[in-house]
Amino acid sequence: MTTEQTDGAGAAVRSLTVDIYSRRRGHRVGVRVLDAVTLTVAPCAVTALIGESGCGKSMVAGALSGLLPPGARADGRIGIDGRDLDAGDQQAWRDLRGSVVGSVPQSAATSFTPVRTIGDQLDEVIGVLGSAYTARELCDRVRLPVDALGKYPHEISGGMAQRAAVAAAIVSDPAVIVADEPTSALDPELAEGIWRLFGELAAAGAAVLVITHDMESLLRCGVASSMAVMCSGIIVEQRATADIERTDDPYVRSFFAAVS
Ligand SMILES: Nc1ncnc2c1ncn2[C@@H]1O[C@H](COP(=O)(O)OP(=O)(O)OP(=O)(O)O)[C@@H](O)[C@H]1O
Repeated sequence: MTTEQTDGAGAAVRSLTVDIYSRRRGHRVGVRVLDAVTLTVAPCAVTALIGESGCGKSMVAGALSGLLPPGARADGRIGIDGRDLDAGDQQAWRDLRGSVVGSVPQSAATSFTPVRTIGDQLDEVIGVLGSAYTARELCDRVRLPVDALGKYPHEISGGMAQRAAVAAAIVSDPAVIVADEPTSALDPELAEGIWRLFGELAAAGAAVLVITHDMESLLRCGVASSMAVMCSGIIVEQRATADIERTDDPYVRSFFAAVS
């Protein structure tokens, strides 16, 4: 494993390039989906990664969570909670998954097995990761009513399922939380509740990266202090949210003009 200790809390992606290889007409062909991506996910803050569909946001999340698709080859370095890792070192990423990096899936309802209760599944994650939390304590942290623990995934609302998925992601108090489109299945009111929850986790010390198209509710909540804008596999700009309107970049300017 290629790791070395650094002092940096949170996550710092440096020159991350991802190529995806597949076989076409007997030849191995690579397509570049991320190109020299540099991104900072500061501790005690929510960073939003935004950009049009297909620009590579989920690929960044995959690289940070050790969940790149088959055929992907990653190059670059990622500093994460004081470690400096080779982005392509899959074993290192597998070792960190769940404990140092918690990931919240896009579709919470389908991330749980339908045939077991939420409590049963949270207990299993707690056991596997050797967490000191109980499922009830996790419910408190994410404001999930305790009676949800006895229910099956189809018996709870989309907002509750999303909170349960956040509970599963924070079982080990990970330093970095990555959430890919966590509000995509929610109405605006529930979405704002989820954004506020990420704000609370950041206030408690986590470096939170959220990927979203739901700019309206995210901006309304005001929890994201930094925005990174992607286009065609590169980060065009990362800036403090309060400063984003002062950008000189024409792409970032037009992106925000379109969403505001
Ligand atoms: N498993 C895969 N194999 C090959 N190419 C892929 C794979 N998954 C994604 N891609 C390609 O990688 C690029 C980036 O995809 P990605 O899913 O990261 O975009 P995104 O910004 O998250 O899009 P969206 O907002 O629609 O979710 C796209 O061109 C996509 O077609």
